[in-house]
Amino acid sequence: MTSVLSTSSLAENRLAFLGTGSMNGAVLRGIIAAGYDPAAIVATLRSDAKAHDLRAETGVTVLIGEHDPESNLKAAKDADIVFLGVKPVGITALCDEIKDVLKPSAVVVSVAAAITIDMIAAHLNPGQPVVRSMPNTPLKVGAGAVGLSAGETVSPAALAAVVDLFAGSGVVHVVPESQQDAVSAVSGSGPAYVFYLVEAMAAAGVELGLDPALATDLARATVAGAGKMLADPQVDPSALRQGVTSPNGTTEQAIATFDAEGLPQVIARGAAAAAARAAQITRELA
Ligand SMILES: NC(=O)C1=CN([C@@H]2O[C@H](COP(=O)(O)OP(=O)(O)OC[C@H]3O[C@@H](n4cnc5c(N)ncnc54)[C@H](O)[C@@H]3O)[C@@H](O)[C@H]2O)C=CC1
Ligand SMILES: O=C(O)[C@@H]1CCC=N1
Repeated sequence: MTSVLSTSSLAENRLAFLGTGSMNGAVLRGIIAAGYDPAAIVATLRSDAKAHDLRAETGVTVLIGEHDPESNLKAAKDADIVFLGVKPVGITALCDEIKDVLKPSAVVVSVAAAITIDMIAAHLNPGQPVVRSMPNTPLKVGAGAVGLSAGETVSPAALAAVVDLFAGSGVVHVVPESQQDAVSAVSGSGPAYVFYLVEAMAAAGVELGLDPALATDLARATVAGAGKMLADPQVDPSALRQGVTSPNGTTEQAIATFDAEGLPQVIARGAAAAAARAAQITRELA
């Protein structure tokens, strides 16, 4: 099938990934791991550096901008769904570059923080369907979280096709666009908070006398294991915490210290700072 937005899952829509770095690369790898045909996907990168790995790991066609100035145009022109994966500052220029080769039905999916649907649509031809997404890098291992917001010209079938693509490798929620900075502050940036926690837990172990490699291994395995327990959406995180916290035991002392030191408030302030930065980037680039 060559045309428009089949919603049968893992179907024949042709996909383009423009700017296939950390985030778009994770989306692409998740889609491939879920069974999508690599022959239906073209990805672009600006330089050679990571092209070999991307080709070897995914089997998709990879076009390199530094060798072929038309790489984005070639990837975009036959695509039914086009993922924009460059930094926020580069999104509108990329739209200007590809807008006249896009099929009118092609859905443009941005993964960029802070770039609104209106900002994208203003640099595409009138009516081009636009979806704003906030994915996260665990999509790469089939455990992502994604917020999606659809522009006015996105049909229900087109949105369903995009949801389907992400849903093969993570949980997907359609949210009002006004909530995207909050989604970014919780789940877009969230993996970094968790890696930071692992670093802090390992450092705490070293303070308590553990060898650094041992402390890191224990912290890593603990967070990975806890993450697996959390993967069941029926399970309440608070109940899981209580299952570790013996009355009058050791964990209770740690949690009481976190509460007394205001750790929940610190995390809330960090997330608020992330959301505020997104709003600032929107103002800077609007
Ligand atoms: N890294 C993350 O965890 C998340 C990132 N995002 C968003 O993803 C976007 C990309 O961020 P990262 O993947 O972290 O950056 P990155 O630097 O890893 O990836 C960007 C890629 O685009 C390529 N590129 C730049 N200009 C290009 C052009 N004109 N044509 C083709 N390729 C081009 C670069 O060579 C690079 O490979 C950003 O807009 C960011 O807000 C969103 C959610 C999470
Ligand atoms: O740090 C950033 O700006 C991007 C958006 C969310 C995660 N990474």
